[in-house]
Amino acid sequence: MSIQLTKVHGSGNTFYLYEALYDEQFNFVNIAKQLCHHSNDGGADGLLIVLPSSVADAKMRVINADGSEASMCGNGLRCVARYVCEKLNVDEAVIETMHACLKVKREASIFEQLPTYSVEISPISFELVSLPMKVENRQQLRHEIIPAFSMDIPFTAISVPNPHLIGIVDHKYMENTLHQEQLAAYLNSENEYCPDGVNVSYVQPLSPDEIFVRTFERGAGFTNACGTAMTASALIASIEGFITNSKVTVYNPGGFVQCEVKNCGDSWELALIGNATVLGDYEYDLQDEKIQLVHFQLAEEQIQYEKCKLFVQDKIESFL
Ligand SMILES: N[C@H](CCC[C@H](N)C(=O)O)C(=O)O
Repeated sequence: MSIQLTKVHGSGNTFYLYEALYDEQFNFVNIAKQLCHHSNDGGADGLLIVLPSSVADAKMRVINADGSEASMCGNGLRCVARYVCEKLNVDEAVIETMHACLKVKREASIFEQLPTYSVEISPISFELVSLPMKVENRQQLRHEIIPAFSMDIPFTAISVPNPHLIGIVDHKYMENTLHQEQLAAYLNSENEYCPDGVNVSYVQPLSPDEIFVRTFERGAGFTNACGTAMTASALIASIEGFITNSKVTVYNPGGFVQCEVKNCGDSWELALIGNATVLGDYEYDLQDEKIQLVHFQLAEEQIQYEKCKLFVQDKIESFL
């Protein structure tokens, strides 16, 4: 027996997308681990499952490459937004996620004709218990040095609602990938701080409305981009005064997105705007666990996206 899937990406964060008739139709955890393995057509960062919803236009579940389930996925939600809007022939929709029903919308392209969508990122909490994270005698961790993590990087803990640890660094540190990897790998293995793991991001402010973000994703490792991490990073860079504009351009190794940070008194409204690119339709044989490309999406989409990546690389080099 085989199932039909679409391979998609948001900012180079790549997923297989599967529309299921009902939840637990298959063992999605096992399928995600097999599909995302690099030996299977280069693998992917996770599996997006689109399901019927009784409270919204559709429901999204997110399974990471290691089989762990996440409460939210910003880049993935843009891809689900495109899938649902095109299926329903609408420009706006509401998608049910683990902790909230989120508004999604087709937007004007952020680069040439790249299919572009915006998604709401919510709920947000700085309470350590919401990640969960345990730091002795602390309820929050707001842009501060925790010696056990780093002697020179101030970190903030936030859930959006998946868990993030965000460190603001300079260019010199951005290149210190060894320490980045060691800390992130530690916090995503047996440890006293993050019982469920955590997405760890390093943020380099570039200008009053531009940042660069590199993320070690829980359940996937370093990826091209992490949408929830980029949005959380834009919020924290704004709160800490590195960013002064409510619309932030966030560069990442996979491209760029825009994040809107709206302060509403004692809370914030966050939106993530970026590409939702289709790479192709695939067939996955459940018996022999092999993936086969059935139909390659219009190469134009990916050529467009490669031009966007070149634009970003030139831009980032201008800052280094
Ligand atoms: N690795 C994340 C889930 C995927 C989020 C990321 N791909 C995004 O675009 O937000 C976690 O375990 O919380």
